[in-house]
Amino acid sequence: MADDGSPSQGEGPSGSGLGPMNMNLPSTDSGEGNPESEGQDQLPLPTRTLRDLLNPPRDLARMRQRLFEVKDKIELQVDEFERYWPYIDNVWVRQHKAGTDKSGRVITDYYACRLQRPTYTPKSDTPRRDGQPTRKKQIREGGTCQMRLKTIRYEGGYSGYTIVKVGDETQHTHDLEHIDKIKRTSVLMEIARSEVMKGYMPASVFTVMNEDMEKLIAAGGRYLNRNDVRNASQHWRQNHREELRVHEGYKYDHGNGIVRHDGATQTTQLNGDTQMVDPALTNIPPLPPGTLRFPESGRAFLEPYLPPTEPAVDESGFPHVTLTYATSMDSSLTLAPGMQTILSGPETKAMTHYLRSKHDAIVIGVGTAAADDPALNCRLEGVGGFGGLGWEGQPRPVIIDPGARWMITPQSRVLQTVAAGKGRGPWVIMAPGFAMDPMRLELLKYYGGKYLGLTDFDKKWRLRWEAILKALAAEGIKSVMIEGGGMVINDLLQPENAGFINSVIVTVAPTYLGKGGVGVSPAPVHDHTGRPQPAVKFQNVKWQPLGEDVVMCGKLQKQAIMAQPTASGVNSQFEG
Ligand SMILES: NC(=O)C1=CN([C@@H]2O[C@H](COP(=O)(O)OP(=O)(O)OC[C@H]3O[C@@H](n4cnc5c(N)ncnc54)[C@H](OP(=O)(O)O)[C@@H]3O)[C@@H](O)[C@H]2O)C=CC1
Ligand SMILES: Nc1nc(O)c(N)c(N[C@@H]2O[C@H](COP(=O)(O)O)[C@@H](O)[C@H]2O)n1
Repeated sequence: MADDGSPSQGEGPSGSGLGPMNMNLPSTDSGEGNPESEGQDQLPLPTRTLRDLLNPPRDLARMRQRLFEVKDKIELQVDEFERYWPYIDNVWVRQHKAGTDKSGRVITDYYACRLQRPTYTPKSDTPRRDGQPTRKKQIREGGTCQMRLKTIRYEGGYSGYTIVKVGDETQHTHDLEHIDKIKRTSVLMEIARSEVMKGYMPASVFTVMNEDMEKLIAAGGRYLNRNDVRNASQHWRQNHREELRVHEGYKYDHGNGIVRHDGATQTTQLNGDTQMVDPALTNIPPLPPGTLRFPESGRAFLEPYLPPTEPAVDESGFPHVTLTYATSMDSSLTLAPGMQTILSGPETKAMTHYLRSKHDAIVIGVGTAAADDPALNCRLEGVGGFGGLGWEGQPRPVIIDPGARWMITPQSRVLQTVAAGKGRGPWVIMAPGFAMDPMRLELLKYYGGKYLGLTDFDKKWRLRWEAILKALAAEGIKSVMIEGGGMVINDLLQPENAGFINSVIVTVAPTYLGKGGVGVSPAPVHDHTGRPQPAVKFQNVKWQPLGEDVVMCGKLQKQAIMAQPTASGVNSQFEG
């Protein structure tokens, strides 16, 4: 067929009897058909079909733009990387062979923008081996953009990709559309080839691929043309000379090429692919059981208490700290020490997970880790592992365990959660002198966790909160949600520590747990005359009923930390 859809060379029968080639994985820069295309021996069997075009991965256009710009670090689970990368591989050309670290678990690949390659000027039009007419070589644009990135693939207790920019360039010298114009993505070429391999004419495939222009553009196909479809399928067509046909519901219309029959719908023409609307066939995975929803309409009351987005770190250099927990009417966290007690109702539980999604890290004491065996992830709809990408919205679990007494095993929920791609590897804050045994250390690392050693103690031989928070800030943590348990909360509410708290969000459940549990009640505070004072008083207070619970939100003023303990252990002053 010619460009208008009339028959042309290579689309009709001739027959060599060779089947589709046995196939290596596609290289990033396969050179498959487009203005630059060269030979296409050794192409893998296509796995992408028209379905992939009509059921694109979620947010494809936005993701292509993100993977083009790489403004910030992008973390993707392996299946997500494999889903999106073929839609952007027209931009990124692999530079050299992957490097693997000593453990064999970290594989790094380097890529450069297609326009980093030098300009190519053909000397002459080289004759082709297969006796085909000489193809007009074009001058290839190049040497104009220095953007580079690396992909780091981790394989261990979990697997995933991290994509980061490398080098000095901060942005491309051109936009994404410019690359879409000069090079097609491998996924588009594969879709084109797979359709022709079903026995359809390239011109018909081209028409069908253009049916939903918006989706084609989102996939990078704004400049897809009939020659691309021909190029993509050329090798197969040379070896399969049977008669090719137009798609059902389409016809050849002289002067207009392949067009849809009057009255035919897009589903008639796509015959075998009509179940494309079946969610099971879409590229959007179902939400896992236990996914929580916290309605947008109910979030406003929390806004003033959340970490700021800009500037992310205040000038003090400390992360934003939110103290949040659930308590009974008698200020108890649990029925008995070492026992987990569910206090939050479904609504406040969902709120807690919304709060988790807004913080970089969750901090608990080892008493809680031992008692609760918590997952410490965020299970809110839309975060990574729960409908979102990568680990977006997943906080880093941090366990304060100075004596290395947390008996972490592969069965621990936090590690099981990491293995399922639904949370991050935990960081353990330890004190020197209590070395964690090498097996547990290795286990932590294998699941993407690590330990941080601190040496800065207070008078009671506790690690100073200042040191803990600074260490987390040094690791890039800009906001911390401190969840408990009793010792941690009471310690933080001491006058010398309370100034590190920015917001307090406490769920009060309509329950008395009775004496004998783990209580929240900080040590008493006295003024300079020895008169008792409130230990902590909050500002900007809001009480919000949520389900059967009520949520108290408050702020702490920085001057609260001005109070110092007296020599007798009594605080000299406190400003509530
Ligand atoms: N209702 C709710 O919202 C919540 C309830 N809980 C409950 O609380 C209970 C656990 O509370 P609790 O037993 O008080 O334990 P914590 O979780 O408060 O852990 C306390 C331990 O953590 C270590 N630690 C914490 N802070 C420091 C520090 N600054 N310096 C040095 N070490 C530190 C110490 O370990 P070491 O002793 O080894 O020195 C300390 O004994 C559990 O039953 C849990 O279910 C927990 C969180 C929230
Ligand atoms: N907000 C809240 N309400 C309760 O009733 C609780 N018991 C807790 N406990 C905290 O949440 C952790 C459990 O987390 P996962 O659900 O396992 O992820 C637990 O360790 C406490 O920190 N919180």
